[in-house]
Amino acid sequence: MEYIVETNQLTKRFGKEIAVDRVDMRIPKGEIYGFLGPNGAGKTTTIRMLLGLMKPSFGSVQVFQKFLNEDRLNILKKVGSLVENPSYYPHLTAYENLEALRKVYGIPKSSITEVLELVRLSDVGNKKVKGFSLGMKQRLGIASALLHNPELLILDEPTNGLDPSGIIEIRNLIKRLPAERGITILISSHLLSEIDQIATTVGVLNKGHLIFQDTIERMREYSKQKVLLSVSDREHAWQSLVAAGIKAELHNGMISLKEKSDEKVAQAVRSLVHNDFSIYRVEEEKGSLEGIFLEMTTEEKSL
Ligand SMILES: Nc1ncnc2c1ncn2[C@@H]1O[C@H](COP(=O)(O)OP(=O)(O)OP(=O)(O)O)[C@@H](O)[C@H]1O
Repeated sequence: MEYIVETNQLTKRFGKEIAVDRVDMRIPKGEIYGFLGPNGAGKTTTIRMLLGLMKPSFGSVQVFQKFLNEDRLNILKKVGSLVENPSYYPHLTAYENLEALRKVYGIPKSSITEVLELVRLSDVGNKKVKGFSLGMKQRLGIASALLHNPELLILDEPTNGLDPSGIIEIRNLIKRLPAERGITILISSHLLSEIDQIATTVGVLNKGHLIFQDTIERMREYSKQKVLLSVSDREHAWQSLVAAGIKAELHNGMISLKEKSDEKVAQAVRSLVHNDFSIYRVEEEKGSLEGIFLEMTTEEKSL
């Protein structure tokens, strides 16, 4: 697998406090990597190290398969970022703000119209930024980050402080980028629901430790599931299961199996059929992702 970002044992200490602790982050090419963790988990510190804004105490960062400390400038040319609230010239228009940046990069003017289009700000490109809503400013921030056509985009809590419609706009914009621009994205958030709706890969950071890193599908698989059976004469059916040594309980008018592997479910079904109970439905009830996230970050359980 080609990793756009790879850290090895990345660590940051502030005095006695270890803010980031031996993190091995892997961001595959073309993915939207959701970097999730409660406030103070160390996300911003990690991101600052990825961007060369802060030196690791220990460990290394590779971006585009090159070591950041050896090839910093060449790497950063291909990285766009939005970290903390971006600053603009409020009395200048969106276009003029991007024009100032464009000159620094020495890239063609066409890139301005292109990114304004991409973040859906073309209509207000000639309006002064001081009249912009927070959501529009955030989109302008993403436009600035994309101006030099980076291959990696790093966004630290880009939806913080936005209203629901602003959040949806940013979310839709981010989701389009890998396909439209072939870009890989790292987006941090303390909200699981946010990451759940954007990310394709997830890393969960808790107290400086990366306690989970896998695809969003794998993360969902970890959600607590219940296998529920809807049967005839359920009290007796349940008693017969328990008598057969199958762990089950009554739950909302159904029988809930405690062990949910395929074999255990099949065993329960066979036992019920054998004892002449009718099975109407066998269904799986998924626990919420919020639940797993809470479980992971409160119990410090490593998955
Ligand atoms: N410059 C610094 N000096 C000392 N301690 C710091 C510094 N920067 C961060 N920390 C500490 O490191 C820990 C991680 O902070 P960090 O900002 O990386 O977390 P975070 O996950 O980004 O949280 P948030 O979402 O609140 O920004 C915190 O305990 C913080 O107090």
